Amino acid sequence: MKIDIVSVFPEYFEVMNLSLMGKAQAKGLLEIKAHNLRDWTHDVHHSVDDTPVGGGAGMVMKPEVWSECLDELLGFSQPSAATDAVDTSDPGDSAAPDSSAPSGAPVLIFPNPSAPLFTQRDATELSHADHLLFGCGRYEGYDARIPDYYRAQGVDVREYSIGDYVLNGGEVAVSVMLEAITRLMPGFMGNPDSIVEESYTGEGALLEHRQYTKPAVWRGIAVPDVLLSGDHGKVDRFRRDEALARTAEIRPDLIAALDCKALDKADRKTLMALGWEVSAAHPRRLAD
Ligand SMILES: C[S@@+](CC[C@H](N)C(=O)[O-])C[C@H]1O[C@@H](n2cnc3c(N)ncnc32)[C@H](O)[C@@H]1O
Repeated sequence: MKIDIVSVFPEYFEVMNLSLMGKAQAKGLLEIKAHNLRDWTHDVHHSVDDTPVGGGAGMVMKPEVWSECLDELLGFSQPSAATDAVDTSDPGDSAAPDSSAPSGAPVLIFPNPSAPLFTQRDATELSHADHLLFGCGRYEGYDARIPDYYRAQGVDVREYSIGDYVLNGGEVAVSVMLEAITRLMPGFMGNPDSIVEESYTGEGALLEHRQYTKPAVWRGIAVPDVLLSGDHGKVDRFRRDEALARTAEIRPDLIAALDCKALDKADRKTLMALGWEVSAAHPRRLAD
C-alpha cells in the first residue's frame, strides 16, 4: 500500500519507522512518504494559512497551497482557470465516495473533529486500498472547499474524526487511523489470528473479553478458574459471556445493533439475564 501524508510537521511521521509499521515498510508491504505542505508555497514566509473569511479567531489553511500539493500527489495536471471556477456546491450522486475503496485510485483522507467518527469498519475497508493520501489540518482547520473540490473531480474523499475531542493538528489522528488500517492488511501481523477476534471486529462486533497471562495467581489475585480447566468449550462460552456483559455495560449501543437471529441460545440466555429482550430484530434493554 502506498501512503502519502501531507503535514506542516512531516518529521512527526518518523515514528512510522518503528515497530510493526517499520517492519512492514522493510518488507515492502507499505511505502510511507511524509511531505511538507510548505514545499508547495511560493512566498518568502512559506505561509499556509490566512484569516477566516467572515471573521473569527485563528487562521484557516489556504486552498491554493493545498491544491498545488494535492494536484501533484494525485497526478492531476494543474487546473486551467476554467476548471478553477468549477461549481463544487452540489457534487451529486455521481461524485459520492465509492464505499468499496476502489483499488488503484487514491483515497484522500482529511482528519477533522467535525466529521463522522472513524470506526473499525472504515479501517477494514481502507485496508484494501492501494493508495491513501492523508492531509493533516492545523490551526482552525482547512478551507472547506478543498474536500468539496476533489470530490467534484471524482476523487474518493473522506473526512473522519477520531473522537469527540479537539487535537492541535491532524498528525496524531492520521497516526491513529494508519495504525488501525495497516494492521488489517494481509501479511502485516506476524500472527494473523490475533486480529480475527478483536473488539469492534466483524458482524456482531462486541468489546473483547478480558485477557490474562501467567502466573495463575498474581499478588493474591487469581485468574478465573475456568480458563485453567482445559475445556475449550467452557472457555469459549465464558469469554463470550464476558464480552456480552462488558459490551452491555460499556457500549450498550453495540448490543442494540446485534442481529437477534445471529445469536445462539446461550447468547440469548446471557443477554436476557443482563436485562435485554431478544425476541425482536435487535436486542432491546428492558429498562428503556
Ligand atoms: C485545532 S483543530 C481544528 C478544530 C476546528 N476548529 C473545530 O473546532 O472543529 C486542527 C486540526 O486538527 C485535526 N483534528 C483535531 N481534532 C481532531 C479529531 N478529533 N479527529 C480528527 N482530526 C482532528 C484536524 O485535522 C483539524 O483540522
